[in-house]
Amino acid sequence: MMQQFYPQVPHSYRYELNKDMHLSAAHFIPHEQAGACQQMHGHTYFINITIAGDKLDELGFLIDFKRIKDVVHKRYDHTLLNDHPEYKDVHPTTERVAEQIWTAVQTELQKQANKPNCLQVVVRETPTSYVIYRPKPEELV
Ligand SMILES: Nc1nc2c(c(=O)[nH]1)N=C([C@H](O)[C@H](O)COP(=O)(O)OP(=O)(O)OP(=O)(O)O)CN2
Ligand SMILES: [Zn+2]
Repeated sequence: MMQQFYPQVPHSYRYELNKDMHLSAAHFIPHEQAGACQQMHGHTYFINITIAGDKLDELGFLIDFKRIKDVVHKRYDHTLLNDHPEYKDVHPTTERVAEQIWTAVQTELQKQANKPNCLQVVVRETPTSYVIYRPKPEELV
């Protein structure tokens, strides 16, 4: 679904899981230097999330794929990104969207006993523009 682009993140964990999803959302960048992006418009965001860990849960999952989708898709699909509290003080740029998705996913992962880590979030906003967000090592468990 990410259409030919799957960036690899180096790590030494035993297991790596990837979840692709896409969602439709609107946004605007309320800054005079944002040009046409100051006007509200929509995107189909293509998202790839990489999760890794050394331990599985009792089902044999790093984490259920469905939970990853719920954390991101249920929250943002068919919404105006600017309406979410996480974009009260920062603009919903592709960079910020990737960062916020990492924060939401990592928070969910840390509720699990096996504590996997989210190593990478890729957000493609348009056919020609995408961002990769990777946490600093000290942000991982
Ligand atoms: N670093 C960033 N630059 C831009 C962002 C962003 O989030 N981070 N966002 C925009 C706009 O919101 C726009 O939706 C996307 O811009 P762009 O890729 O330039 O869109 P085009 O489809 O016009 O791209 P072309 O390759 O020129 O067709 C702008 N910049
Ligand atoms: Zn846009």
